[in-house]
Amino acid sequence: MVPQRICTQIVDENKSFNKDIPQFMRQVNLADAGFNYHVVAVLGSQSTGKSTLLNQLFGTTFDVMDAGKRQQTTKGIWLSKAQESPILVMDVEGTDGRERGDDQDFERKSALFSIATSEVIIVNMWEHQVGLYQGSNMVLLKTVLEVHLQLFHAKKERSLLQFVIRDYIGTTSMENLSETIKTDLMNVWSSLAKPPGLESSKITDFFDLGFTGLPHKILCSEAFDTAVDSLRTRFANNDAPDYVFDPSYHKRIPADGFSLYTREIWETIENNKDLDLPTQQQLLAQYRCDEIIAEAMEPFTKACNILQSEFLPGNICENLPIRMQEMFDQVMKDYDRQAKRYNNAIYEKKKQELLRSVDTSLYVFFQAQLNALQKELVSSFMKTAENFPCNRPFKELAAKEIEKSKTRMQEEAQSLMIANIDWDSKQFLLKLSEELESSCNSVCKQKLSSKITEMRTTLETRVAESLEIALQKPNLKVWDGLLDELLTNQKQATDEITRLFPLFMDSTEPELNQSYIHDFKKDSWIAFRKKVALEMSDVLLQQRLRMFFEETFRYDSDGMPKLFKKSGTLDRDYRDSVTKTLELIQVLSCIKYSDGRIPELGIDVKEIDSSFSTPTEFLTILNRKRVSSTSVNLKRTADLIYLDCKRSLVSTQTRIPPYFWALLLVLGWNELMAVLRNPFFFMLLVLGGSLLYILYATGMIGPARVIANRAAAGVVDYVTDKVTDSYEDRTNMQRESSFSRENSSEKTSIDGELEKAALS
Ligand SMILES: Nc1nc2c(ncn2[C@@H]2O[C@H](COP(=O)(O)OP(=O)(O)OP(=O)(O)O)[C@@H](O)[C@H]2O)c(=O)[nH]1
Repeated sequence: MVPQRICTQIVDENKSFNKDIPQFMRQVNLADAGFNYHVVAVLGSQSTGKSTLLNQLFGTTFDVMDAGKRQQTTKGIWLSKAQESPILVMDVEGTDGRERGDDQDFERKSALFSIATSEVIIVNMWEHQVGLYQGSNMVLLKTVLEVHLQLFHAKKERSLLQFVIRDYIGTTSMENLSETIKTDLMNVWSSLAKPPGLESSKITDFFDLGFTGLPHKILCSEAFDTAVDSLRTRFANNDAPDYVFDPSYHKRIPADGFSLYTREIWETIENNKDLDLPTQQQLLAQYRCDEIIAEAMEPFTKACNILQSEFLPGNICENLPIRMQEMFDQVMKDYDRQAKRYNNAIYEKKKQELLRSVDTSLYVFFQAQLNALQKELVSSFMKTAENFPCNRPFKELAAKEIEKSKTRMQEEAQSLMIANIDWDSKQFLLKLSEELESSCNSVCKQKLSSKITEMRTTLETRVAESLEIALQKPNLKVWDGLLDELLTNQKQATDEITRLFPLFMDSTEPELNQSYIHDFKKDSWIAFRKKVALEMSDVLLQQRLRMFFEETFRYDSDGMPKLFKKSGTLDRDYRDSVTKTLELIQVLSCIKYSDGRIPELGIDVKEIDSSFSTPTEFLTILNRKRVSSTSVNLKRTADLIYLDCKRSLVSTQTRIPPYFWALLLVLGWNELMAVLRNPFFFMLLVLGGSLLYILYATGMIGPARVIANRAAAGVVDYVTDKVTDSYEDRTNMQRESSFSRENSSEKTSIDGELEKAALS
């Protein structure tokens, strides 16, 4: 695209700087030119054809004076770009202008500005002005040299003073003219007050001098054009042997900083402050680097926001390392592309600032990724650890898994690392390590605890079963077997805990093992006692005591039911049984061996309940009050059983005595003989006897007796009913008879007869 041929007023006649220069730079396509551009300024007396020269030389469009009016056209400083070269051209208001009168301020300031910003300064003068020391040109040159010394003495920056002699007619050779100008310059130079250390310096230490003569534009227009074309080549063609833009002239201001730099320079000049160009350049570098950082950070921040929105908390972002690296590379590239051209120290310093910002932004992702990974690794470790085979040392397997997880974390941290940014992954590794250790310990504890719980449940089930069986038929040595079983099981379990402990826990912690054993004992004792208390509830205890009493009282040592024939035996057995049962209550009241020994609990009972002060208190199931009430109840139950037995004994004893049967035989001997001798009665007797024998032989004597008893009872009931009915009838009739007697004697006799009949 051909850039527009535009020119703009960089400093206006009121000395205000134009704020639209950045826009101008973009319009002329120089904003991104870096160092690949040049600046030329023209100085000279008013109306000496400066604008005309620039327009023809560079193809610019600066205003040119109307020949008829001869008044100043260029006011302030104008800026344009050469049509075919990356050259910025400044057309400076002419010196010695009558419009400003004696005000030399702007002249000096514009010269200062031109020299501070331009590589080549074209000094435009008529030929007839050369050698006129008192003329305005020398004043101008003095000003130029003065300000150059002021600005660049420290850095010894060089510039080219390109003298263009206008209306050069050729009568005086260019060599002579240039010598004259040089002499004038040296005179001016020697008259200048120089800074310390530069007293003996020469003008050529700071300036290169160039001289060109241009013929009269109007009178010798062709020659003028040819000379201008030749001069243009020196500006435009960098291969030309007399190319004007020596690299040492460049002010090293990147094109994107040109507007800012020139503005700062002008404001400093305008405010009459000391113009310290190195400082200005540093300030520019700082300012521009900040701007470049802000520009570079804009897409970077956007990319961060996008990444953040995709980064679900707690999740691992698969391509994070690549994306982070891309983002980092891009932002650094954006910064380097522009900022590298500025002051190196500032560039490096600002680069560190940018790195810190980028570091802070990216570290959030680094941190989030490693935290998410840590969570995942811990959770996966827990799952794996849960399924470790039980027959292999848990700790060893866990240590291998932990090592694997740590390596994974290290690898991830490494992949996220970015060159020039030093992130410390040690803290994440340490945290992961701690988390895994703690998870491992918790799984170990959980596994060991579940194994212990399993063992305790088995023990409790076994002992509870034995307890139920033993207490169903209690005896005076009931606790011996139960305690032996409990302690044997406890021993087996604690041995197993000791065996398992090093598989799950750090074997250098024997106290921990002891605490597991201790807890196991405590829990198993508590469970045992609880079960005993349950089995000794009032109802169950009474039932079991009654059973024990009955067993002792009603059955003999072979388990056969006793048949009490004598009252004395009954009483003695009753007393024995009651004594034994009461003794059993005493035995049951406290869990201890039959020889009175208290079992070794292996724990402090105060841990179970602070109200227990001795093992006996813990092992006591029935307190004195319950023993007493249980004994009273037992006594009552036993009394009832005793009475029942006594009753049955009395009924047995009140049967027909044997001597009665002998008496009956003696007295009824004749009747018996009569029956035996009578064939009918004899046959009846034989039949009856045979029937009885058959019933006895077939075992039907019992049922037959029951039937007989029932039949007899039926008969008795029937007879009783009949008698009762008859008695009631008779009573009713008596009532009616007495009522009739009061009314009629005749009726009385009838009633009397009826009554007799009824009585009969
Ligand atoms: N004699 C002579 N006149 C010229 C030459 N070039 C231009 N002029 C005339 O000089 C007059 C001033 O030209 P400008 O180019 O406006 O001069 P200037 O130095 O830019 O003027 P200011 O910007 O007002 O200081 C115009 O009328 C031109 O025609 C030249 O080479 N010789």
